Amino acid sequence: MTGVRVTDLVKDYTIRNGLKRTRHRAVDHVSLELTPGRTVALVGESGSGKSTIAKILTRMERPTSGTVEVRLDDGTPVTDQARYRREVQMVFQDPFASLNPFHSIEHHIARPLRIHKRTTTAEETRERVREMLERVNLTPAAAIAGRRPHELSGGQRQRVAIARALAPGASVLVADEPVSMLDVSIRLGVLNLLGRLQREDDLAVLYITHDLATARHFSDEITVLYRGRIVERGPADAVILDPHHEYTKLLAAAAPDPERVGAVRDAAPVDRDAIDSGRCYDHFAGEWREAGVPSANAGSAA
Ligand SMILES: Nc1ncnc2c1ncn2[C@@H]1O[C@H](COP(=O)(O)OP(=O)(O)OP(=O)(O)O)[C@@H](O)[C@H]1O
Repeated sequence: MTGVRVTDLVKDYTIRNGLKRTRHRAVDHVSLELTPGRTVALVGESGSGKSTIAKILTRMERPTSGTVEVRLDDGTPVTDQARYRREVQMVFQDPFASLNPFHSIEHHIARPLRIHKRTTTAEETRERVREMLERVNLTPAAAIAGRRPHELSGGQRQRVAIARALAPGASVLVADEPVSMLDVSIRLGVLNLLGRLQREDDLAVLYITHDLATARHFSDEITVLYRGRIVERGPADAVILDPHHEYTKLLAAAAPDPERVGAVRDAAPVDRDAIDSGRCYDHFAGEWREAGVPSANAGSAA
């Protein structure tokens, strides 16, 4: 199965303010690795660079520098653009904007099947669309296939978006805040669905979220991003239960404590200098590094 190695990624945006131009570094020397059957959570506040990394991974944006390598099981790098787009798929945050209101659900899933030549006849395509809808628990599939996005709930639309992403036979899934726009009561169902599909298809998943609690529950590893830099990484439990970086401590303090339902952990005093220290704690190596220095152990915790 396919894995992804992101090495020393930098993304600068140029911001125009009248005649003045300034450079803004959205992603600052980020390295990470995605391996089949594992979920890496990318956690950070709004503006920390999470979506920019997702867009670079799915080739919607070009990096300023650094590389993203996708390799097949036998080590062959995926260089062909069409193959890359088939292997690496994205589920977007907004299930209302990501589906075309003029097209049926059938069309949304049939299109990637045809583009990526997964099916040859119309009958086969129709059958595969039904199968995909059933896999994401949208039943009766035949009835759902004929509907348009506005006839479905937000949760159902996100299930369609997941089916669409997996239809081409993807092996890497980038899920950018996939449940944050959904009603709280249905978030768990969609995350559980993603977890099941990941196990069934041995997917490599990057789960982007600002929510530490779901990151812990649904991920093997957590990578914490602050102002475009990785400040902490490690096995999910280690990062949550034993945060080292001040920023991670701050996030953990703001997250609801599962031991005390409805309560929030006592906030620790904030040490701004420590947050901006430019250092990254790597639980895999058990040591501090300069933020941006790739970890030899990244993604390798088995
Ligand atoms: N096209 C762009 N032009 C200029 N600046 C941009 C552009 N896209 C993103 N940025 C800036 O880059 C930084 C990182 O943005 P990004 O969307 O990656 O963050 P994020 O962590 O995904 O935030 P959110 O959770 O709000 O989506 C932000 O400061 C943002 O304003």
